[in-house]
Amino acid sequence: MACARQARTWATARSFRRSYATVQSAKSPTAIVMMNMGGPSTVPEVHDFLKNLFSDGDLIPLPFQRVLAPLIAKRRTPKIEDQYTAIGGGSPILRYTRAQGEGLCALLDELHPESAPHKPYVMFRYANPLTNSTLAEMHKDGVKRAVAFTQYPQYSCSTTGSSLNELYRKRDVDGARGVEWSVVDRWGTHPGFIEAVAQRIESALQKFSPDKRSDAVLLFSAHSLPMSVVNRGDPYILEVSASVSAVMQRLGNKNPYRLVWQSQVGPSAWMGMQTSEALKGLARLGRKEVVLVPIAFTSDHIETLYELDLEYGKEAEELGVEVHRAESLNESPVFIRALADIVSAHLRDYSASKIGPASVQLGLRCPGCTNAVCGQQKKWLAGAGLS
Ligand SMILES: C=CC1=C(C)c2cc3[nH]c(cc4nc(cc5[nH]c(cc1n2)c(C)c5CCC(=O)O)C(CCC(=O)O)=C4C)c(C)c3C=C
Ligand code: FES
Ligand SMILES: [Fe+2]
Repeated sequence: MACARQARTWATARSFRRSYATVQSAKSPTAIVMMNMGGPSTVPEVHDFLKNLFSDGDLIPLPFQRVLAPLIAKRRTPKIEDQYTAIGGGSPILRYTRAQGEGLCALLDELHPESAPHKPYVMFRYANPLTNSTLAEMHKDGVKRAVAFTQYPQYSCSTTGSSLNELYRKRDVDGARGVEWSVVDRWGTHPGFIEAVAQRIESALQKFSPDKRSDAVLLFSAHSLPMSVVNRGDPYILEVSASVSAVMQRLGNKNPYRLVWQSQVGPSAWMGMQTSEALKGLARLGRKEVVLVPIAFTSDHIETLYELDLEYGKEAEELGVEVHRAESLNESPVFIRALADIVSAHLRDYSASKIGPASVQLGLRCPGCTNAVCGQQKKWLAGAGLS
């Protein structure tokens, strides 16, 4: 009798476990959407990458954009193809973003089991996988909850803002519609990010002989912005500066430093001082030891591998300056742990209703903004968690 009762209990427990497992496996993943500009993975993809980039009115507003963008892209393609050829035949950004996403989601499953399983999705603005294809994948997976996680540490309307405007434009596409969205829009002073950058600088400093080490100038270099963007009140310059200050504080301010700007394109005025001019100026002043630190982009790309390493590396050699570049964060475990901490804190605070779907700062348009989509995007995101 007791045996029969015991068997019934086990059978019930087995059936409960079976149905629990079915529920678990049927549970749609929490999507961690890694947003970035992307890059051409192969040289033949360069043209389409540039065409998408010059077609983006949130980045480069052009008159007759639909006509001019393909023409400019076509003219610029051979030069940029040569640069990607020189760095090994393509951008490594997709590979690194996938590795970062997988690493961070594995950690997130432990840090925030309430929203597990977490699944990374890459959503690029100008290269594959573009917004539509990522949304299609999310739809196929039955995603109901998604975190739009910018991979630009510091916020600019030309970068993160453009990706969010694009998501807003696609809000009714399957995979976006009916999904509960929230946004991690900036994290440029997160202690884990700062630690990861500081460790890369410390490794670069080790390459100087001990007698020269403390004289080395830390030259933080970030992609520049046109002054028209700075002057409409874009927060990027301030946020990059805040990252630099935090890194210097972590390093105990043991080396002199400057923040300089690279990669300006076209004839208009851009934020300076330019990185290449700074290298020349430092050489003229007798400062012959420099660490170049990429601070506004976390994976390698043409600006680190071509501009900093090849172009400025050659320039530095001619100037007699010993330059070492701080390695990009790429697959740094300290960095991947920081990404997981950032999202975990966001999920925790969001589910406790301590924060809304979008940050307070994201809700404020640049005082000089005349782009109506920015306003609509912010309104949509502020309510996206409630839809
Ligand atoms: C945080 C980083 C970046 C900001 C801010 C940014 C603003 C910005 N960029 C352009 C124009 C171009 N950028 C191009 C390439 C490019 N831009 C960034 C990053 C930021 N841009 C990266 C990482 C890259 C390279 C991608 C790679 O795979 O390596 C290009 C294309 C290359 C070229 O033609 O020279 C253009 C054009 C503007 C106008 C702008 C701010 C408004
Ligand atoms: S340009 Fe910054 S909010 Fe529109
Ligand atoms: Fe750029």
